[in-house]
Amino acid sequence: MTQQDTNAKAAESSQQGGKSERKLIAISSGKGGVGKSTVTTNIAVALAQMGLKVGVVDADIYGPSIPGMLGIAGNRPPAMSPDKKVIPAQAFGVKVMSMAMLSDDDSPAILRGPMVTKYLQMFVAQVEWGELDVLLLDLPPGTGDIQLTLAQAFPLTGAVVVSTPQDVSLKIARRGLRMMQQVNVPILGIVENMSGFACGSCGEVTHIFSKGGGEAIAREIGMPFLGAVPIEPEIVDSGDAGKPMVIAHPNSAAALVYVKIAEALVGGSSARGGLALPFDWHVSEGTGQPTEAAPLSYGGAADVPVSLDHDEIGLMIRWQDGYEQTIGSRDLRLNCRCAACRDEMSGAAILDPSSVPQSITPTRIWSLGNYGLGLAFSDGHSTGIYTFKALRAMQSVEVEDV
Ligand SMILES: Nc1ncnc2c1ncn2[C@@H]1O[C@H](COP(=O)(O)OP(=O)(O)OP(=O)(O)O)[C@@H](O)[C@H]1O
Repeated sequence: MTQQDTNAKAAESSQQGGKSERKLIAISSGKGGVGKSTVTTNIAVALAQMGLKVGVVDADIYGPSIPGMLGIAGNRPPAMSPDKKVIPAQAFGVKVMSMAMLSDDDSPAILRGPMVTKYLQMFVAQVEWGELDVLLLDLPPGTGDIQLTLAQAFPLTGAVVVSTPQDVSLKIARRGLRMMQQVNVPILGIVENMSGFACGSCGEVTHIFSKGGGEAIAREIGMPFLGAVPIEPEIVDSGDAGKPMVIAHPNSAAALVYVKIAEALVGGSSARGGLALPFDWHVSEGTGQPTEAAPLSYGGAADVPVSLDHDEIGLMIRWQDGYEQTIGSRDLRLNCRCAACRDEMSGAAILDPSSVPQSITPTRIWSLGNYGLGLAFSDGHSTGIYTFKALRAMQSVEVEDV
């Protein structure tokens, strides 16, 4: 599948269903045991508590743990609807489909890559989910072929990468981020788990491993940092007891972070009075341009766009704080920070400016999560990722008065 196909699928999914568009979000990690399933479970329950209709596909086929963390008996075959669709299990307002429900607890599923994809496609498409606002996909750990295929097989709205603060884990997480970028899946953000130990009595956080690595990577790649979840012994207990932290200990430091992450995944610009998201503006065809957001009577944020327009000079963005910016089309293309245009390690430009025509123009502009824009250009380049913060920092074209 080409990147354009993946984009088209993502756009199609984001438009599906008219009023209630379903977000399909992958939760991934470079390696096992970093707490990905615990993060997925708690985010799912936090989203359900916000009143959203939430489903989870436990795609971690080799170690399906979500049902257990939600107190759902694993080895019971799921019920079937009259039209032969699988009815997902449900707990704490979250619908769940997991390999654990189809196999014995003690016999791990031994599946080859293509079978994994097939099963998971079935979990997404042939399960009686009903209306959903968010479907979380707990991916198997790693950045190999299986993860790559899964990331391509589903019309993902975006991916969250979970890492622990150790150097080695962060390095692997960086590889995961790169993989997602290569298959054109927007990164919604990075979660650092087991980030320091929170003292049960005084609440003080001691950083056992290094500190701030996840945030540094997020900054380096220009992705949002969604939060740092501390180590709390209750997390293990609540997972084992099948009662997630956000229910069992809602005021704990970890639970508050899980809720913040959940809010960030569904809130964002439109929730803050910016452009209605998602949008998919086919500039060259003149369809899908986002409608201008209503002006605020006072104040406004510097990183929330309220209107987007385009002319022969470039992209015009008006920000909520009133600042108006016109970024030249060629400047936009030259500032692309995707893996094909910038060296990932050094940040140095790989793109040869002389290869970019003066007449270049964006052909399609779409929202990426709630943090930025994806751009496709008339030279065929379509993997551009521009965070709102990065756009805002770009130079505006000087328009001369004639
Ligand atoms: N912040 C935390 N503090 C303490 N323990 C945690 C924390 N996050 C997760 N754990 C514990 O770490 C163990 C591994 O967590 P989990 O199963 O969620 O990881 P995973 O990345 O999904 O693993 P795998 O990829 O192997 O399935 C569990 O026992 C869980 O309770």
